Amino acid sequence: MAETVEYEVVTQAGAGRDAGSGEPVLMSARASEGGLDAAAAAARRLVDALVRLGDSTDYDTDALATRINAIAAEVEDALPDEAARLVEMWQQEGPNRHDLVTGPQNPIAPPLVVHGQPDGSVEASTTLPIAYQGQPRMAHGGISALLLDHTLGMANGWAGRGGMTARLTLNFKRPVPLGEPITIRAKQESVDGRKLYTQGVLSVDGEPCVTAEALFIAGHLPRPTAD
Ligand SMILES: CCCCCCCCCCCCCCCC(=O)SCCNC(=O)CCNC(=O)[C@H](O)C(C)(C)COP(=O)(O)OP(=O)(O)OC[C@H]1O[C@@H](n2cnc3c(N)ncnc32)[C@H](O)[C@@H]1OP(=O)(O)O
Repeated sequence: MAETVEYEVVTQAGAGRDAGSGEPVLMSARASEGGLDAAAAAARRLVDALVRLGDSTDYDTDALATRINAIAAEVEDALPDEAARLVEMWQQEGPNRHDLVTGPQNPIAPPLVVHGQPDGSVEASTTLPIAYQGQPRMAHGGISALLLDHTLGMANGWAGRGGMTARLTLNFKRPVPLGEPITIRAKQESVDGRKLYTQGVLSVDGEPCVTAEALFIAGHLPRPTAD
């Protein structure tokens, strides 16, 4: 098995939940209006437009592909060394900006916004666009699984001890609609040695759609370093 390490979890405000301001604390990275965050938001908008475009239009999609490839080539020319970028990705404490689920710099992140609650739970919210469609007008079940897994993981972080998912059990009770605000609540329910037991529910309009129970094992893979 791979070597794992444990980190102390800090919040964006610089303190764990026991600091106890009594107010929800933003755990996910706040999106900036400019820079890479804005470029990622533009890419998200483009993906959404492409999925909605379809074939029954006169729009010149060959020319579009050429223009998008030209932009991709321009960005590729500016890329830093990959190993250095990986170190940079993982150097900060707390929420990271490249994250697949919450990261403002990741165009495939919805992104999910997560707040730690004074009662030890976390609450996350987002609205899913059509790129995440499974059944007609509904989210793909794998996306619900991703959002729940991640939010349960953040609930562990909020509780002070995070880990890797070993087992995730989902119950799909109702389809999750696209284009409507979804809320995920999650909480670490108990700890037994390195075993962290965490539960959550994804709801729309107050109606539970997907419930999750998970076993996490405390520890993470080591962060990349410069040497
Ligand atoms: C404001 C800032 C705050 C931010 C704060 C948070 C920010 C950041 C949040 C990120 C949130 C990401 C959330 C997504 C998290 C992933 O997506 S993680 C990726 C998906 N998961 C994986 O890839 C895990 C793959 N599996 C593995 O690497 C290894 O199996 C594991 C899970 C590390 C466990 O291996 P291990 O460390 O060698 O542990 P091992 O000794 O085998 O097992 C320990 C105990 O657990 C039991 N166990 C292990 N696996 C299982 C299993 N599947 N079923 C039942 N029992 C099991 C064992 O039987 C053993 O029990 P005991 O003998 O002690 O009673």
